[in-house]
Amino acid sequence: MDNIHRLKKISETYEMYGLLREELSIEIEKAASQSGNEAKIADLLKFPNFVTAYNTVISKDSKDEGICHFSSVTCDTTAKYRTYDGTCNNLDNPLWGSAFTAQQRLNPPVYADGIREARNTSSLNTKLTSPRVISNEVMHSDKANQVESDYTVMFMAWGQFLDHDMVLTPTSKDSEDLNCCLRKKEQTANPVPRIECLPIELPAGDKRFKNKKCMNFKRSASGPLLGTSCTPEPRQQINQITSFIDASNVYGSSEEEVETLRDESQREFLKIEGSDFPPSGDENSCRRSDKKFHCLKAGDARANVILNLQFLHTLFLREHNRIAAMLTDLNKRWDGDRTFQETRKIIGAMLQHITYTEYLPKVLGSKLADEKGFIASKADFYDKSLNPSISNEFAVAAFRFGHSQINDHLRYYDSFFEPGRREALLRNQFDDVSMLQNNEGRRVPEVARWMVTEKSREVDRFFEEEVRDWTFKEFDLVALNIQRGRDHGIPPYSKWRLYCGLSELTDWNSLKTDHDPETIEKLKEVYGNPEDIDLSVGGVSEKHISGASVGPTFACILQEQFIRLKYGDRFWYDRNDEWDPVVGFSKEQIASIRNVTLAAVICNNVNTGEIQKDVFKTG
Ligand code: HEM
Ligand SMILES: [Ca+2]
Repeated sequence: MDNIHRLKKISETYEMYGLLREELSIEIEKAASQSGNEAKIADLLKFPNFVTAYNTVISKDSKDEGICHFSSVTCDTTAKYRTYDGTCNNLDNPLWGSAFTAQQRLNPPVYADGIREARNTSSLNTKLTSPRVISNEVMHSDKANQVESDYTVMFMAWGQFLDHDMVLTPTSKDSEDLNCCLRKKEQTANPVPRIECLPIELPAGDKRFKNKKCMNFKRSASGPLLGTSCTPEPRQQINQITSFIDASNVYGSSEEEVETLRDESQREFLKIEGSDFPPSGDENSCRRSDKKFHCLKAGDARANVILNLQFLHTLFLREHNRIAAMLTDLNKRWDGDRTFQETRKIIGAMLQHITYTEYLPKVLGSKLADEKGFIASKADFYDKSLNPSISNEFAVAAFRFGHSQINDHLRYYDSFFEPGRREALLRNQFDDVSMLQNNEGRRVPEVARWMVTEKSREVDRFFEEEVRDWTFKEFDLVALNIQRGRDHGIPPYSKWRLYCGLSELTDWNSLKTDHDPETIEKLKEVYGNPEDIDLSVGGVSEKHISGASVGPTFACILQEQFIRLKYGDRFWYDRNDEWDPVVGFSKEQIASIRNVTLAAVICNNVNTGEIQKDVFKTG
């Protein structure tokens, strides 16, 4: 009962921010005032919860591209498997959590012009301090303040891999726009860059917005598309992938994408190349490639970014093919498609299970992650009123806490678990697959050993210079995180304390509850007023709640999102076929999924030798 009560409360919040009935009725009135709109009105009435707060839902089948309207999606209620784009998970609101829909907001945005200009003024009516300056002053680190955490590199890596299953916010990488965050720039004025745009680069064959040029992650072209008829008011950012934890990072978020990843003749398998690596992508799939090595192609457009991510993509590709081969053996009458889908369903369940039982308890601490915290408990109900879509503040701030865990180097560990002498600095490894692929795949276990042996950094205000100064050789990722938050109109840290039911910030002294004195001094140096502290800065620098890897504000935003992702997912893995005969696993299947650990997945696919049971903890 308690659970239900709590979730009801959360739903009420969405009622306020999420289901804009008022906006909807205005829309209906508008439509009714013109003749010939009967079909549209019927459509709006059919999906009374269709419009979410500050979200413009991009039509799925719009012929008049560029016009936002509310369209219906026809769902097959008897479908056993998830759609690739995440539509029809929620049968009342079929676009919830699906790819190419808007993100959500937990707090109304504070854009400078109320609509789309980045938050740029302080509460004292002066310009906010440049993100680069804040990064330099507050987040700079040297060896002395780089604290090791109790957890491994694998713990950090899982966070990034998981992030890439949940959210991809399309961005422009115009260097002019990113002035704020270039390493060499030390400017004090905030340039108010506009670094967001609508996702226009769509899979081949998709006609949506076909004449509008925009940018995908890391592909540079023309400037962002602002002010189109699809620009939400106030502006809301879009998620290009499915919000659900459904292994969209492995399979992609559309039919077209998965086709490019599947083996053409043996339909149950994913394509492999070389020594069991994902297939090569096109020249855009990574910036640096050598003829000897191929850049990985996976469901995640960012699969090549860094070694730890390349490893996990390789691992789950192998796991898919391993399970598909077993299922083929066991079920002689299944065709390739059936085996593929069953395997995909199992892989998605594994990602959910590992995330909620191995990963999240270490992020949120047992208090928030245990039974009462809804995270590690069995999901014994589904709440279709919960919209599982990723929230903007989760993606742009809270879940980026992982950037503080990143180490400055990578290296191989031999079969005796001894570190190689040579360390490779992170800056030399962006989008470079050679470290994983050289030596005909024999490096893969050496990389795995590194990830389960070395420790990641503690989450705190100190970031490695490798990411603070050298992301893709030229960016300050920390400054970029701050700037993105402003660009998305994310309210400052002080508002989030109130949202999370924490004590109010009244003056610098009141920061003491969750920040240490030295941090407060640093914050004082760059912010005129504690009210102006950016969420990503105030959040990451909080003292951790007991047993957790983050402080109370980030924990609150993270927990809220992970509750929706679990109880708002009709396909959640541990509700069995008695609970839902169409999509549920059998009890036996669930029992075996519950036995899965990331360590077991590694052992089954990579020749590491003996490793610890919990690969997020040092052995
Ligand atoms: C070596 C490791 C990592 C690198 C090089 C890296 C790099 C990046 C870069 C370049 C961006 C895009 C920034 C922007 O344009 O706004 C980004 C976004 C992000 N990162 Fe990381 N990251 C790493 C690890 C992590 C980890 C461990 C986590 C979480 C635990 C994480 C969570 C995120 C999230 C949530 C986003 C926003 C995604 C979106 O909305 O599109 N990252 N990261
Ligand atoms: Ca997903």
